[in-house]
Amino acid sequence: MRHVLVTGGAGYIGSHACKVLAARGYVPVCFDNLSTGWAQAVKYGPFIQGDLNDRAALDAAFAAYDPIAVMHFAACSEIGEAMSDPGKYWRNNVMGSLTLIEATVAAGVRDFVFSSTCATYGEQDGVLLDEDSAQQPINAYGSSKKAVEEILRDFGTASGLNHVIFRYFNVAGADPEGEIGECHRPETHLIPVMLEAIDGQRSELVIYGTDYDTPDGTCVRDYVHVMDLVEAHVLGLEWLLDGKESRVFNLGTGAGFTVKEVIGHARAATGHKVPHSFGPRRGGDAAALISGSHRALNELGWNPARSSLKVMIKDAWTWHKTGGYSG
Ligand SMILES: NC(=O)c1ccc[n+]([C@@H]2O[C@H](COP(=O)([O-])OP(=O)(O)OC[C@H]3O[C@@H](n4cnc5c(N)ncnc54)[C@H](O)[C@@H]3O)[C@@H](O)[C@H]2O)c1
Ligand SMILES: O=c1ccn([C@@H]2O[C@H](COP(=O)(O)OP(=O)(O)O[C@H]3O[C@H](CO)[C@@H](O)[C@H](O)[C@H]3O)[C@@H](O)[C@H]2O)c(=O)[nH]1
Repeated sequence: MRHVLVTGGAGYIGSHACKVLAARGYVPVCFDNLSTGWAQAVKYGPFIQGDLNDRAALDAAFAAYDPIAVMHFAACSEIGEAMSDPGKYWRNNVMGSLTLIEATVAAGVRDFVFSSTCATYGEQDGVLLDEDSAQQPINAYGSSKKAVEEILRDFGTASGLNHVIFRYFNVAGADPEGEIGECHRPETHLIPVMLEAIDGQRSELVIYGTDYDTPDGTCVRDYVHVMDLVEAHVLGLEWLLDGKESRVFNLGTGAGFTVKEVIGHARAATGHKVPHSFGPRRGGDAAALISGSHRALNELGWNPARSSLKVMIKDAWTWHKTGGYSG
């Protein structure tokens, strides 16, 4: 049995990764403290409820399942929260990842896939960000992820820990079969917040800032479908299992959309207007983040076929209408 230890496997992206891993013949072992995840999202393999900062729980997980690799999704990942509570980000994301990396090396596991973010690039002069762009994070979330990238490089040199670092742009959509999806309480991400405004769970979407240097003054982001994203993770895992070198890959489409454009697509995809108002900027937001690299396409053979806003919003809407998880 080819077990893969999936931290954060009860969360949005991690649960989709578990589904795809299971479909490819791996056994995803979910390790998650359920701080923002859901036991109901763990459907495709064993579940260990544990915390990244609990070394004994990690050692027990490695001993019990003898995984061939680690996929590390577990983290705090809200930019607003990172601005007000940076300590939480350094403790959970950096110290937690260090504990996991040390446990991985101690267990003799050599291959490690890590969820990083385009937030490590921060604000840049050029719009397109490729893997060689300077990393100048403007919030503690981006700083914490950049620090983990550096830890991985150091452990790669010292201990031969081979790693693939994926820098995601904005992840959206849901499993088209409707088994799992994005469910955060409270929700902060743009597309699910729009859907909550459409169905009356909140009174409106507040657009954060209209005075950015972008085509219509609202922030530009590059949205990628969660199923495409997790397909890239399987390719990244197999890259490592084939013995290839440690590598960084952006996961984005190269197309940027303003918040107002996303609202327009939501109306078309759902048939409903998005009630919205205009508010001040949210601290820590970069004006525009767009992936300018073809590295994942060319080197991994990645094909982000589902990553149109139409499909992402349609799949998110189908999931949203199920009511999400409860408890
Ligand atoms: N959603 C995005 O657009 C996006 C973009 C870039 C990067 N990422 C990264 O992808 C990863 C997954 O994000 P997500 O959107 O699925 O978030 P999520 O909050 O849905 O999932 C994170 C999971 O990690 C678990 N977790 C957090 N801290 C833990 C700890 N100390 N020990 C054990 N489990 C812990 C949570 O309970 C949750 O199940 C994160 O690392 C995030 O930084 C997400
Ligand atoms: O109620 C809302 C929510 C969001 N936005 C805007 O919509 C855009 C997208 O915001 P959001 O969905 O919160 O995503 P980001 O803040 O861009 O961060 C996400 O995307 C990053 C990569 O860009 C990841 O690293 C993070 O984990 C993930 O939360 C931003 O311009 C926000 O200002 C609003 O205007 N109103």
